[in-house]
This record gives sequence, C-alpha cells and structure tokens, in this order.
Amino acid sequence: MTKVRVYEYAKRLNMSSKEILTILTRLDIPVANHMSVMDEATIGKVENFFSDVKKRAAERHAHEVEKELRERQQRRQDTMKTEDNADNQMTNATDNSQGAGVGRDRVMADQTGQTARPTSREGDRQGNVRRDDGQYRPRSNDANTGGGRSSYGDQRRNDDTRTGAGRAQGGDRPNQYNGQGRPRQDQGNFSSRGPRDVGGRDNRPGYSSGGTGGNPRYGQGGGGNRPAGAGGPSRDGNRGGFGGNRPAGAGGPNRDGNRGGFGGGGGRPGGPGRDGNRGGFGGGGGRPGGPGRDGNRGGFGGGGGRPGGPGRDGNRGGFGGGGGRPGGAGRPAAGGVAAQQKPAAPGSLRKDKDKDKDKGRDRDAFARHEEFNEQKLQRSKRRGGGRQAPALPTEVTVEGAMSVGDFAKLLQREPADLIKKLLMLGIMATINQEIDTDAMELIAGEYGVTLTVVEPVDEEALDMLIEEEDAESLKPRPPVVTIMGHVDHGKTTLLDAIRESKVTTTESGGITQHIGAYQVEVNGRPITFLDTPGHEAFTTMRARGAQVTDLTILVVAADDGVMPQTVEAINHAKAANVPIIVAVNKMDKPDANPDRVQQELTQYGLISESWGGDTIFAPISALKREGLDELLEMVLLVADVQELKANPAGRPRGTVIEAKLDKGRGSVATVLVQNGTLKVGDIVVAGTTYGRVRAMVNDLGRRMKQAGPSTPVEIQGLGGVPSAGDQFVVYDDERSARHLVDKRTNREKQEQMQTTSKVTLDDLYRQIQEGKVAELNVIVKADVQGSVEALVQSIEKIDVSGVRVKVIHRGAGAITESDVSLASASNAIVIGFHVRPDANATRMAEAEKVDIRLYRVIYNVISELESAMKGMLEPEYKEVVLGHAEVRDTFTISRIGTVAGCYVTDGKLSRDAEARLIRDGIVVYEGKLDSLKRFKDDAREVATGFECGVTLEKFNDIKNGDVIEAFVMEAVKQV
Ligand SMILES: Nc1nc2c(ncn2[C@@H]2O[C@H](COP(=O)(O)OP(=O)(O)OP(=O)(O)O)[C@@H](O)[C@H]2O)c(=O)[nH]1
Repeated sequence: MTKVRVYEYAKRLNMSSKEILTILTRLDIPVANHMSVMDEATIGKVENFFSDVKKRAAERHAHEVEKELRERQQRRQDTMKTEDNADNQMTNATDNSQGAGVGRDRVMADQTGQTARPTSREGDRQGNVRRDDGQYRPRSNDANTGGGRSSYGDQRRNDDTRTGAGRAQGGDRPNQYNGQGRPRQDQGNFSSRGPRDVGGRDNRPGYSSGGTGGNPRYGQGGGGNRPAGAGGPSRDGNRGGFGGNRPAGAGGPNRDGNRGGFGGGGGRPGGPGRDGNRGGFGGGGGRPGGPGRDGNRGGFGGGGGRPGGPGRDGNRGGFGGGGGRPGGAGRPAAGGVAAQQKPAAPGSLRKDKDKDKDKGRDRDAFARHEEFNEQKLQRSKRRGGGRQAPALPTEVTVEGAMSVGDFAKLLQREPADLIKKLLMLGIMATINQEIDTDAMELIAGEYGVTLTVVEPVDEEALDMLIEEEDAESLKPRPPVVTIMGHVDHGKTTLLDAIRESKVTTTESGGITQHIGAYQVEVNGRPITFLDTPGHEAFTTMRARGAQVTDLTILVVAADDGVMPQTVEAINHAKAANVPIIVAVNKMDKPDANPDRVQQELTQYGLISESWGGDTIFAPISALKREGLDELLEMVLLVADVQELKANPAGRPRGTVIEAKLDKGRGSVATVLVQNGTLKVGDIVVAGTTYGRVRAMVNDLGRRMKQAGPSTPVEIQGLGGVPSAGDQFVVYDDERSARHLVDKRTNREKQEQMQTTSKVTLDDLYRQIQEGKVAELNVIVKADVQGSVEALVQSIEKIDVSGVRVKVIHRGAGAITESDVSLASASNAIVIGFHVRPDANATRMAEAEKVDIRLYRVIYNVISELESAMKGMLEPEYKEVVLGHAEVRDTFTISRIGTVAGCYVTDGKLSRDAEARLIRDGIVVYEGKLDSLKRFKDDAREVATGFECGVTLEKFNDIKNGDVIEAFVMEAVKQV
C-alpha cells in the first residue's frame, strides 16, 4: 500500500479527516493535519484500531444475546418449578381422584394422524389405567377412566422398547368432545386429537365435569382459560389429566403416581404416568408427553414443543418433539436416560395387593424426582454462575475530565443512556465530548455509583521512576551553589578564585578542566559550584522544571552597588525560592562602600544580619582571594540549615548542566547527580536521548567509576545531545529506556503542534476559569524608575475573582532577552511602559510564546489587565478605508439584482472588504461587497482609475452618482 494523506484515507473510509485525526491522536501517532501523510505502518495501526472496535462490538453483541438466552432459560425454569411445586402439593391431596374432561383445544395427534379415540379397554393395552380387577370402570374410584381424548405420547408400558411416541401434531383442530374422556390406548403410540371447545367456556368451566369415571375431582375439562380436556384416568394418583389452555385434551391415565399426564392442544397434554411423579406431557402446540413409569417424568412429547418418549423408572424418559425442540433430536425419545438406568418391568395391570408396593415406589419416585429437581437447580445455578455477567460497579475512580464514551465504559453503561441523562441535566454532549468531574458526579449519582476523583498520575514522575526515598536511607549531601550578579561585578573572578584556591590546593597536580561545574572542599566538606554564571541555571533549567541550585551567591561590587542585573538576579532567586548569600566584592577597592550595598539591598528584602535581617553578607575580594574562606563557611552554614539530603543507594537521577557534541568523543554531557550513585555502564535517559554511560570524568579530568549525590561529572555514551536542564534517570534496561525516549519524542512533537499553554492576556480568563492560573505573574519594564513604581503599585492593587497580580520583576529600560527568559520560566507576561523590546527579546518572545504588552497610558494597563482577568478583553478594531468608487451606471440582472458600474476614484476596492454606500454625503447602506468584477471576471481587487462591476450584499437600491466606500476593520494592538 502506498502512502496516503489523512484526508484521502478518510475519504476512502467514508469518514471525515477529523475522525481519522482523532483516532491517530488516540493511537499516539503524531500528525499535523489532514494533509499529513500516513505511511503503511500508520495505516496498519488505524486498521487494527478499527478491527479492535469491531471485535469489541461483536463481543458486546454476543454478550447481550447470551444474557437474553439466559434470562429466557431462567424464566422457563421458573415456570417449570412452579408447576412441579403444584404437582407436589397435589400429591398430598386425595387419592382416588380422577376425572375426565374434555379439552378445549386439540390435544394431540398421533403420528398417524388418527384421532385418538378415548376408548379404554382394560387389558388391551400396556401401561393402561386399569386397576385391581382389570376392569376399566369409569365410574369407580378404583378404575378410573379418563374421559376425553387423552394425549398420550407413548402410553405403552415401555417394557422394552421405548419409542419416542407422543408426538403431538396439529394445532387447534376442534374436536367435539363432551367431557367424557375415553382414553384410548394403542400399542405404543398414543395420540389424540385433542378435544376442543367442549365444555364450558368460562374460566374454569370444566372443573370436575365430564369425568366419566370415579371421582372427577381433579379431572378438568372445559373450554376456558384453564378449561378441560378430558382427564385421563387416575388411580391412586392425584391427577388424571388436564385439558385446556394449559393442558387441554385428555390427560393420560394415572396410576399411583402424581400426575397421569397432561393433555393439551395449546398446552401440554400428558401421557400416562405410573408410579412416578409425572406420567408425561403430551401436546399439540406444547409438550405432549410419553408415559412414565416409576420414574419422575415419563417424558415429553409435543407437536410444536417437545414431544416425549417413554420414561421408566428413571427420572426422565426422554424428549421428543416435532417443532421447537424436535423429538429424537433433542433428548432421545427412545430409551431415554431413565430407561437405561433401570430396565422396565413388563408393564401390566396393577393389583390392589401391589398397592403398598406402589406406594413405596411412589415415595422412591418422589425422592428421585426431588433429587432430580435439585440436580437441575444446581446445574442451572452452575451454568448461570459460570456465565454470569460481572456486577455493575458501585464505585468508580476518575482522575479528571473524560469523554462520555470513556465514562460510560467505566460505569459499564450504554453511552446513549449517559447522553440522555446528561441532557436531562441540561448538558448537551456527544459520545466523544469531554465532561468534567462535576457532571460525572451527577451522572454517577443517577446510577447510584460513588465517584472518587483522584489526582491525575504524574506521567513524567512515573517515567522518571521517581520513588519516595525513605528517611533512613537519606544521607547529607554537598550543597549546589550558583553565582549571580551584575555584569563586571566579579562573578567569573570569584568562581575562578574559589576553584583555583580550593581545587588546586586540595588536589595538587590536578588539572582543572571546564565541565560546567566543579567541586571544592572546605573544612573537609565538599561544595558543588555550577560554573555557569548568570541566569541559565535559573531560567533554562527552571523552565524545564529542574531545580539544581540549593543556594546562590549574589555578587555585588562594593564600589558599584545594586545594579539592574543585581535586581534581576534577586528576582530569579526569589522566584526559584533559593536562599541568597550576598558576596560584597571588590572590597579591596578604595571606593568600596559595603554599607551602601547593604542599604540598597534592603529595598529588595535582603537585610543583613548586622541590620537585624537574616541575609548573610560576606565582604570579599575575588581578585585578591580575600574573604573566600569565610564566604564558603557561610555557604556550609546555610546548607546545614537546609538539611540537604539524598539517598546514595537510590535510583541515580539528576540534571544535565550542559552538553555538547565532541568530534572525538561524541555526545558529552555534564550532569549533576542529585540522587543515587551514577556508575559507568548505567543506562541513562536524558530528555529525548538515552545511552549507556561509557566513561565518566570529573572536573579534574579524572576518570571515575561512580559519582554520588551532588557530584558533577561529564558523561559519554548518550545517543544524542541533551539540553541543559534535562533531567536524567538510570533505567534498568535499554528497551524500556528506548520506549520512554520514543514516547517523549512523540509527546514533544505533539506539544509543538498544539498551541502554547503559556499565559497570555487574551486567554487569561479561560485559564483562570480552568483553574490553571490563580496568580498572574507580571514583569514590568518602564522608561524611568518612577513610572515603574507607579505602575507596579497600581497593578498590584488589581484583584479580580481571586486572581492576584504578582510582579516578579520590575526595572527601568528596554525589555531584554533576560526579561523574556524570566517570563518564560515563570509563565509571566511582560508589560512595557514607554519602552520596547530589543530585537533579541522580540525573537525570543516569539519563540517562547511570551506575551509582551506595550502601553503608553497607565490607565490602559490597569483596565486591560482587569478586563483580561474578567474575561472581557475584546480586541480593539479600527476602521481602515481602502478606497472609493463612483457609481456611473446601474444594470438590473434577474437573480443577481442591481449591478453598479463603478469607477475607482481613489485607493482600491477589495472583494472581501466591507462597504458603505454614500449618497449625497449620507450613508444609505453599510454591509459587504457581494461581488466585484472586471468585465466578466471576478476580481480580487480593483485599483484607482479602473472600472468595475459591483453588487452589494442584499442591497439593490444603487443609483448613479452614489459613492461606494470600501473599508476593512483591523485589530489594533494598544500601544
Ligand atoms: N579590584 C578588584 N577587581 C575585581 C575583583 N573581582 C573582579 N574584579 C575585576 O572586575 C572585572 C570583571 O570581573 P569578572 O569576574 O569578569 O566579572 P563578571 O561578573 O564575571 O563579568 P561578566 O562575565 O561580564 O558578567 C575584572 O577586570 C576583574 O579583574 C575584586 O575583588 N577586586
């Protein structure tokens, strides 16, 4: 497959480019826009994504289908259980009940289609109903004849062959039966055309009716809801048979068992039962039954449902069926499980003397029936338990806003349902739209789910494997010091003085080399100096979130006093929350005035100890190497107060101080180890590069095997050149290091594509609303110090909706690169009053996306800041007139309107300009140019001295002599 652009690919899939871009973003594939090229791998990933989505949808569908099936099955089981319970209750009822009834619906048809004749002949059948004397006496209590047409599946006694009989057929063929059930028995196959519509038609009409034999108590016949078919004969059992809706037709004969059988056209017709709990079911539309003997259930037989085979002595004879669960194929009608369990005794007539035995069998059968039911229940429980859908969550945890779809997934609810609920709450949202935690809370409440909002996981911290070190493993570490100050106040001289005086004396013979940082030893304790005087340590590094400095030495020349960069340095240090030690330098100079320095610094909150403050002032002469020991002792003192600690045995991590590409050595980076002990061979990830430490060199040029906390070392072996301020960490394996670097590179690219999140006045309100800004950092630069102070005082008074303005730096003079870098590091805006940024500052501001605002009136500064904070900052527009044209002629064209033939008298007319029509000095129309043509062609612009055709948007009343004025509205920056 060749490469395609996003929009082409989207078109191919009949999707929008936006959708594809969204998918790519989700897949962490950086793309710029719809014109971006998708290579084969990317397309593959997208296609995988689609197939995953499809797979998930299919799974969900399957799950739903399965659930539906399970519910159906459960319902069926419940119904059966209810009936079984009813049966058992019947068992305890009277003996000798029999009845005959005529089913309402057709009961059952046999395989031959013959109508079952409810003629009962004693002795002529197996498994029949006769009792003691073999005489079939319909009236007697003993020999019970079921009237009507019994629907028997297989009424044979099933001595040996068990054919799946009792397949009821047919539907509602009416069959006039009068409630006199005369069960007919055939050899083996019994069937009956179910009687229908005889007997009463009311609800329980045929109760006790129609039975020709014996006590018709339980025989049911009738035509109504629970009407009667012909009940089968019953003996010693409870129920002869049912007919009607729920059974109908003739019930089978019953003997000693609980249920003779059900007969039914629409319901379940029964076969004969003997000794068992249920003879069987037989049915036209439902389940017709086979005969049962000694077993719990004879069997089911059915036309539309389940037809049954014979059962004997076992739990269930078998199922057979014509329709739903076809006979033979379902559970085999022949034989059946039970039949094999206990071979059938030759079916025969039952004698009274066998009665006790029968009763015993009854009990056995009942027990088996119970056992079977229990087993069935357990099986269904197991089945249900195994496949049970996971319970819906009652508690969910979120980290912040998420899309409706994702939240629905979390709640395991349908997104559409969520969208509906959101709508009810007045929130219009689509599945991909993000909702905040408040909305989530409301939705969760609707579902009765507890929502917990937790702080989002700091991915960077995770990536950097930042673990909490336990207090016991922390050991004191050397302080890391930077030196700052105004130009020429002696920073470099001081750094050199410290290095030479300390390094060379302690490490005699060592050749110091510049690696960007070095360590000195004072009173046996090391101090690390960052060798980069100036702001980089603060700005560049802080912008990357790195904080390397523990304290800063502010160098102020005693002869020069506090200068602008001194102030800047103070502000940098304060912004970074780093303690300051003031080194009053050049004390050797005759015009040195340390008091002045002390006095000037009080303005910036640095009050010397001698004046009751807590800032240490150390008078030194860097040139003459005087006062250095005292200064360094002070450094140690302040460090002690800070209790600087690290775990030398922890995971090595730190910050890149500087890095370069060396011709011979490749990537060389000076790093400051801040925790753990970095060793040669370690796999280091720094920024977007990684590699194995090949060699380590300290500031004395010595090869090192390992470097502990606060040690600056130069390392070789990284794959690329990291940036100053990049944090590094040691990874356990190269693969995960590479993975992190890939991830970072992708993220970086994406961030570059996205708009900056730096604060600007234009989107300040949004950022305030989003809670991103609670304090607006401002750098104030003005032409004179007086203006600076006035401005700062006014600005600091602004307090809108809890957002405070904080002036982090102020000064007189042009806006410099340093101001911009401080603004960038501190997410500040720069306010210039009667000053302008220099070229470098402008360039840097563009690169760093720092908002510089220039003003000439203090009032504008205040009002604009206030408006921005209130979200009312409207860009100001001014009208710029482009030119005029005189209407020399007009034409009316249908469907277009009036076309004005014009002559441009001055300036130009532009196609997308706004226009006004002036007639005799009065503006009669103001709107837009609808079309602008030179002859027949559309023109973008028509300049002075040319003719053109003009139409105005929704305006036709143009007359000769009118003047068309073209103008545009331009946004103006306030200056
Ligand atoms: N008399 C005297 N001169 C000093 C002292 N310290 C530095 N100087 C001189 O001041 C000048 C500037 O010193 P640097 O160390 O370059 O000053 P810096 O602050 O590093 O200057 P930049 O690198 O330009 O920011 C040099 O000529 C030094 O010799 C001192 O203690 N006494």
